[in-house]
Amino acid sequence: MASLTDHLADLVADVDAVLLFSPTSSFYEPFADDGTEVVVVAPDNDVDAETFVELPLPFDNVKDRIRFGIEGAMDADLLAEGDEVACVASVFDGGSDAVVRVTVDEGIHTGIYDLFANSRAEPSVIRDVFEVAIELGKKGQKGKPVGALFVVGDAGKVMNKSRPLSYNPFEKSHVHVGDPIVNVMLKEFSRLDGAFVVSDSGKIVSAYRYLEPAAEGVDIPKGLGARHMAGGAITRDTNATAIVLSESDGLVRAFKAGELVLEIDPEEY
Ligand SMILES: Nc1ncnc2c1ncn2[C@@H]1O[C@H](COP(=O)(O)OP(=O)(O)OP(=O)(O)O)[C@@H](O)[C@H]1O
Ligand SMILES: [Mn+2]
Repeated sequence: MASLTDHLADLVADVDAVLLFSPTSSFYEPFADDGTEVVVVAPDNDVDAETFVELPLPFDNVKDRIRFGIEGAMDADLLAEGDEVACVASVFDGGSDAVVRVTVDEGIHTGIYDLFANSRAEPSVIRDVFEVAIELGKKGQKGKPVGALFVVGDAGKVMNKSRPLSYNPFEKSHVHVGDPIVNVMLKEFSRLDGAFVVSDSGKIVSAYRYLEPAAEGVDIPKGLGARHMAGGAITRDTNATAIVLSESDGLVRAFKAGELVLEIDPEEY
């Protein structure tokens, strides 16, 4: 057993910080006065940790959970590029049962933590829309690349700054993103022009909206066209978040407050 114990000791040797994912109080307390920097990452700060990073969603996938925790800790200036961290998490349901050592690098910091945690719409709504965009980007529509523009949150204001291009198929419906049937509809309608408007709670308010935000002063990367310009600009005029799939380069981008905050290749997500 000596070699296993040695190996485990190596795994946590010289770390700059320990991230405890949803620890119980009895697990957390011995760490609290241990000397190393301890960060509790969880949906709520149930253990009254001094240093706490909120997980906007529970994340069943442990890799996602760890990435979000690290990104959240980077946003809070608790971790920086080059830091070595030991992440203690629960993979099964039996409490903290796994240790994962991670070297923090800027590649982990995609902007997704801020997007999920600090958008006006609910984190699960942002996630569901984001997943539709990623899936559309991976598969396209019947094998052909498609573009799509989703404007999420602050829907009343977004509707005031846009006009219909065609009849709204969601006019009298009460459907929400995340429902499997709705995802099929969103993909189907993505072949047509304009934007989808989604409320803070995930209700699909409209398809086929032509956005008419004031575009002056919006600083989006060169080479992106009208869809991205409109998506970026509407987030400066309102508190919405825009999630845009580009038909031409296949990337998914997100805009908040008029700025590009995330750029992801669906094939690598
Ligand atoms: N103001 C707008 N509001 C809603 N949708 C728009 C707006 N402007 C353009 N679009 C949609 O974006 C589509 C693509 O336009 P364009 O090629 O100029 O955008 P783009 O930013 O280059 O996006 P892509 O990378 O997908 O080509 C249009 O066919 C239209 O459906
Ligand atoms: Mn284009």
